[in-house]
Amino acid sequence: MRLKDDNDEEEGPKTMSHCSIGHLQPEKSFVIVGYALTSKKVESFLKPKLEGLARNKGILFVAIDQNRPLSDQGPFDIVLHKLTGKEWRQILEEYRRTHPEVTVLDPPDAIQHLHNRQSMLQCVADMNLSDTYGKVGVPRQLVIKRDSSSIPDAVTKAGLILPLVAKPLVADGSAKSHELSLAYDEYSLQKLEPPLVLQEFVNHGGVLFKVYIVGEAIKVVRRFSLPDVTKRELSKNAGVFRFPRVSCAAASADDADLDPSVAELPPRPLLERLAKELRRRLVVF
Ligand SMILES: Nc1ncnc2c1ncn2[C@@H]1O[C@H](COP(=O)(O)OP(=O)(O)OP(=O)(O)O)[C@@H](O)[C@H]1O
Ligand SMILES: O=P(O)(O)O[C@H]1[C@H](O)[C@H](O)[C@H](OP(=O)(O)O)[C@@H](OP(=O)(O)O)[C@@H]1O
Repeated sequence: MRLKDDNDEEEGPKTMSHCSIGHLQPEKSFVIVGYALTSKKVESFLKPKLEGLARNKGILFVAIDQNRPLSDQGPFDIVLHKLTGKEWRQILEEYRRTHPEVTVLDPPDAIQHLHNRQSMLQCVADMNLSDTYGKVGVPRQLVIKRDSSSIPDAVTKAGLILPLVAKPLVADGSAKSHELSLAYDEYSLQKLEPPLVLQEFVNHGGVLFKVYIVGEAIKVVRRFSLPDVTKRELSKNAGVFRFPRVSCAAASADDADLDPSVAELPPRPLLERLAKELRRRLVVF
């Protein structure tokens, strides 16, 4: 695709003949992905290796200038974004209205649904997905909107079983949204700062699977996770403890020597069914 320039009278065929982006192969069709990401996200996600791999597969990443009208940029085949704020959402909604041919990953309303750890999981709970390959569920959880002094009574009333994982209710990609704590006793829960969600801790052998889904593509990776909490540890410990991002990319367990019962990947047919249901219910790619 030739990117528009001043003397471009009409959009030529999707060939890279007069492109202003480096020295690319002539006469090669590209899918143009316009991206709007924070500088932190560009650094952590858009590595040169990824850009090179994408280019070899005919995909070109082009930065969206957030200081210029989106419609004056491109043309794009896809807009990939991870920005927050009402203004950006309005810009994107207007762009979607005037550019129905462009795939926006993902529609702002759908993402809003995922910015909350209650609504994010509600669609999984509603799915009630269970078949011969397995069952998909969510930990029992309780949302605390305000008044931390009410937490112990609320936990007792809900019948949640300790230990509990405390997570900010808002999951907007901010550093604060990743500040998680592990609570061993109810009384200490009063130290937490609502709004938050309290989830029962689910022992899972210290390994978790991160499943990445784009369209029909599913990629599963193993990551180290919080270790199991035994009843003995629970009886000996008290308090609330902040823990780091234990399952980040650096905590890969793909090549670790693990017990097969812990390392066995989830059945592919179950993941495919889950992915299909999530995409349908969440209206995301
Ligand atoms: N209910 C739970 N039971 C046991 N461990 C849990 C539970 N919830 C979270 N964890 C542990 O906490 C880690 C982070 O949890 P979660 O993925 O919900 O937070 P996050 O901030 O979204 O993480 P990420 O860094 O992937 O964005 C998980 O990798 C897992 O180790
Ligand atoms: O294990 P990964 O690297 O996939 O974890 C991601 C995580 O899934 C989220 O995408 C995080 O993005 P935010 O929610 O916007 O924070 C990523 O955080 P980042 O700070 O590394 O971009 C995690 O890496």
